[in-house]
This record gives sequence, C-alpha cells and structure tokens, in this order.
Amino acid sequence: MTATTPAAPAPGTADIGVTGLAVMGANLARNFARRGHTVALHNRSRARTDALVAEHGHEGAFIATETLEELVASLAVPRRVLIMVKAGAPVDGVIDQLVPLLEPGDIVIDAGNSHYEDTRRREAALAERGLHFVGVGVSGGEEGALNGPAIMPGGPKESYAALGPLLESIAAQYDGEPCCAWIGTDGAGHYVKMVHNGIEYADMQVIGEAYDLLRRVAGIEPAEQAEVFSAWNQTDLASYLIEITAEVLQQVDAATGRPLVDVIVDEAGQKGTGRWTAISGLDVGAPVAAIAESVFARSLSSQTAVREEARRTLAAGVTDAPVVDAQGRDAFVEDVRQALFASKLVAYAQGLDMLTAAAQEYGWSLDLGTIASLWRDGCIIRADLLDVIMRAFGGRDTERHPEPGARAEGQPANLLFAPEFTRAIAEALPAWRRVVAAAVAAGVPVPVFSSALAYYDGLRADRLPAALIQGQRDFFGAHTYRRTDRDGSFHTLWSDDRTEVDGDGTPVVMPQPAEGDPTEETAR
Ligand SMILES: NC(=O)C1=CN([C@@H]2O[C@H](COP(=O)(O)OP(=O)(O)OC[C@H]3O[C@@H](n4cnc5c(N)ncnc54)[C@H](OP(=O)(O)O)[C@@H]3O)[C@@H](O)[C@H]2O)C=CC1
Ligand SMILES: O=C(CO)[C@H](O)[C@H](O)COP(=O)(O)O
Repeated sequence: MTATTPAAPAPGTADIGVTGLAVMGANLARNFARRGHTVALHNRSRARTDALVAEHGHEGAFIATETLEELVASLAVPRRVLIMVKAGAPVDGVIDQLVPLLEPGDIVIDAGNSHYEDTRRREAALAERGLHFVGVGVSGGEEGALNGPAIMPGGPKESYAALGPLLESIAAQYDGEPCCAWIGTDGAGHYVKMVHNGIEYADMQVIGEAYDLLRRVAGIEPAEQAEVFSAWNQTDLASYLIEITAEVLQQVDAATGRPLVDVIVDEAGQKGTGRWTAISGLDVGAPVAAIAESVFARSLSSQTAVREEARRTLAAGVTDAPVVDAQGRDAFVEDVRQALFASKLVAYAQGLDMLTAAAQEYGWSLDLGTIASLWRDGCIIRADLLDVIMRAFGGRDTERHPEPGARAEGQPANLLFAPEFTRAIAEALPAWRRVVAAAVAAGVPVPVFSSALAYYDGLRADRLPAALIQGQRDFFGAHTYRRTDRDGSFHTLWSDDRTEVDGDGTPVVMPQPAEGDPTEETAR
C-alpha cells in the first residue's frame, strides 16, 4: 500500500477572523462586515457567536465557527486573526492555541488593551515561528468599535501592507483621512494607546475638578452645569468628553428625581492603562505628573473606609459653602474654563513628551504629528484641539520617521513651545492661578489643575530647588554635584573641613572672582 500525504485543506475565504465577541470584538466584527469584508467569528463560549449571528447576521458576510481550528480553516491566506479577549493571561492562552494552527506569514492581531511589554514579548516569540504579531490599540468604546474607532497598530511594518487597508477601512475618518496608521515596531501601538488612556484619565479628572469647583465654590447645580458644559463645547474645549459630561450632568435619576450624578457612588474604577502610563512615565524619566495625579485621584476615591473615617476626623476648618456670589459667578465660570483648557494642554504635553522618551528607550520612531492625527476622531479623547496639536507637530505624515527619541525637524521640543499654545497658556495663566488659589482656599481638591500649573511653573523657572537637593544628596551620600561655572563632578568634604574636591578627590582651588565677575552672579 502506498502512503499518501493527506492534502492540505483548501484555505477559506474569510478576510479576517475575530475571536472574543464581547462588546468590543462583536462590534469590530460587525464593523468589518458592514464594510464588505467576510468575517469569521469565534468565541470561547458559543453563545456570544450565536447571539451575534442571530441579531446582526443580516449586516454582512459572517462565518460562525465553534473552534479555533474551524476559525483558522475558514480564513484566506495570509490568515488574519484578531484577538479581542480580556487583556492579560487570556491573550496568551488564545495565542498558544492559535500558533500551532497557523503558517509562516500569517498575522495574529491583539486589539485589546494589552500591556506593551507583553506585546513586545509576544511579537518576539511569534517572529521566531515566522508569524507576524501585531499589537493594535483601539479606542472609541462600544460605539467607536462599531462605527469607526481610532486604531493604533504596531508590529512589523511589512505586516501593515496586508493588514493596514483592512484596518483603515473600519477606522474613523477625519477630513477624508483614516484615524489609523502604522505607529512603530513591536509594542509601539499598544504604548501609544496606553498613553492615549493616560491622557484620557487626566482629561476626565480635570473635567471632574471643574465640575466640583462650579458646584462647591459657585453653587451651580448639575442641570445648570449641563448648560455650562454645552456652551464650553462651542469653545476651544470642544471635545467628546465635554459633550458627554453635559449629557451625564443633565440626567435625572428616575427612582429618586435627583441628578443622576448625585446617586452614583463616588468611587472611580480603573482597569490599569492609566496606572501603566504613570509607571512607564517614571521608568522612562518623563514627568507625567498630571496623568499620575489623575490615577491617584481615582485611587483615593476608592479608599472608602479611610475616606469615611477622614470625614469624621479631618473635617475641621473646611467650608463647603459656596464662596463666589452671584455677581462673581460668570467671571468664575470663565476662569474655570480657562484653567481647564490650560491643564488639559499640559496633560497632552506630558503624554506626548513621554512618547518621545519611550521612543528612545525602546528604539521606536514615533511621529507625534501622525499620532495626534489618529486621535482627532473615533477615540475617547477626540477633540478639536487635536487638529491644532497635529498641525503644531507638522501635520500628518505617515512616512515621517524621526530618529528614536528625537522629534522631526521643526517639531517643538514640548507642545507648550508651539507659538499658539505658548500664547494660549499665557492668556489663561491669571485665571488658572486664581482658580487654583480659590480651590485651595475653599478646600476643594484640584490635584490635576494644581499639578499641571506646578509643571508649567517648574518648566519655566530660572532656578529650581534641585540645586539644594543635590547639596543634600552630596551631604549625606557623597553623591557629588555639578557646578554652574565649570565642568566635572564635585564633592564637599562635609564631615571634614568642608573643602571641595573634584572627581579625583583633588581639592579644588577656585580662582578668587575679580570684582564684578559675572560667574559670581550665575553661581547663586
Ligand atoms: N470596553 C471598552 O470600551 C474597551 C475595551 N478595550 C479592550 O478590548 C478588550 C476586550 O474588551 P471587552 O469587549 O470589553 O471584553 P472583556 O474585556 O470583558 O473580555 C470578554 C471577552 O474575553 C473572553 N475571554 C475571557 N477570558 C478568556 C480566556 N481565558 N480565553 C478565551 N477567551 C476569554 C470572553 O469570552 P467568554 O464570552 O467565553 O467569557 C469574552 O469574549 C480588552 O482588552 C479591553 O481592555 C479596548 C477599548 C475599549
Ligand atoms: O480603553 C478604553 C477607552 O479608551 C476603555 O474604555 C478602558 O476601559 C478605559 O479605562 P478605565 O476602565 O481604566 O477607565
């Protein structure tokens, strides 16, 4: 009997397979199908697949499958499988099951909120088997996934040729341009999505602080605040988050007749991306204080038991009475609007700044103009401001690839140095200071308004107390310091005769400054 090799099964016809059909996966699958792509469906538990086909099967060409083997068999080559399951271990579990079923050249896409280090690890592991692993950031929530999200793909650039057109076809469009472009290698897409979420946290927190101030300092109730936020949405603050804030504030609770915001428990949840942004900011040495403060604000809100005790024990001296009278109200509202705008700008400046620092750390070529262009629509932080930010960074150019850690020619070293933003902050500055001062006086916490202002003041300071810190470090740990007037490292013999020595331990003999010597002035 002659042994025959079984013929390889004929590849299928589906353009893409989606596994993980909860809110995001189901809506992305429907989005693909509505754009004319044939979509193979899979979910760990079959019920979600059946529900999708039953409710939305008429929207396009779906192939329902029961197992990952069936899913893979239904795909055209190169196979493109999009994983949209819970981030973390479930993604590794699905990858482990998929890999033996795939062939070199196939593309595995993880579109969930995965940590970029996981993505780097997975990309390297799959590359060894000739597979492309693409970590893709997706933002826009349930509605965005269905109608057009912002999409931030990383991974090997060559995979974008096979994947990019598919992703661009379902992305949000802004001025005819898709809110989707290749970001950079391995984890760059997930990193940029993480920073998007960090900025989202800060943006939501500053809006929360504005709401709190309007309520507790100016006595403006939620329904009226809804009108204030709607009006702000016609200004340079225009954004999705301001728009939905007005919606939430005008909502009345059917059960109690009270503003819904008053019956929602004041503990903010978090799934991790804001915290990862703050941690990465620390790791790459980028001062993302406004983002970190917004994470801490959520953490503090969740310390229920401690807050309960604090309310009983720490309340003395804090007033909740409105401190702005009717005459001063409009001016205060405008001050808060300006403080909100300035603080938001700082959050963007910090987020973009950390992208450059991370690019250096991980060897990514990130173009800030193109990244800002992706956030103009489809995502949660979409805002008119992003078009201005994009232009400040030279516009969208998907072929512009600056050196890792550098900015492309003509791009400002900090968002706040772009002339339109330097001017805008200078105009908002008096109002911003008044608002932070009023908040402190009234005992209303404004961690991001004040931290953003401290960042601005820190950046522009002639001298920082860091000089004193260096002196202290040298005193207790001989950590050395640099001098303003000469190169090298120096140490003062604090426990001895307090002479200064250089890096070799040789006593420094300073020339006596001649009268009027300018070095004496700069070495304050
Ligand atoms: N919700 C949102 O607004 C956004 C979410 N994301 C990200 O998208 C991803 C999906 O989010 P979402 O749609 O909310 O769904 P969830 O994060 O709630 O995940 C549920 C899905 O994961 C599947 N799953 C869970 N564990 C496993 C496992 N061990 N093996 C296989 N499948 C598993 C579930 O299958 P089963 O049905 O069998 O339980 C279900 O399909 C997440 O990474 C999330 O962070 C990104 C942007 C916005
Ligand atoms: O990625 C998202 C939006 O861009 C998700 O909605 C994410 O869950 C938001 O983060 P968190 O749940 O921590 O508020």
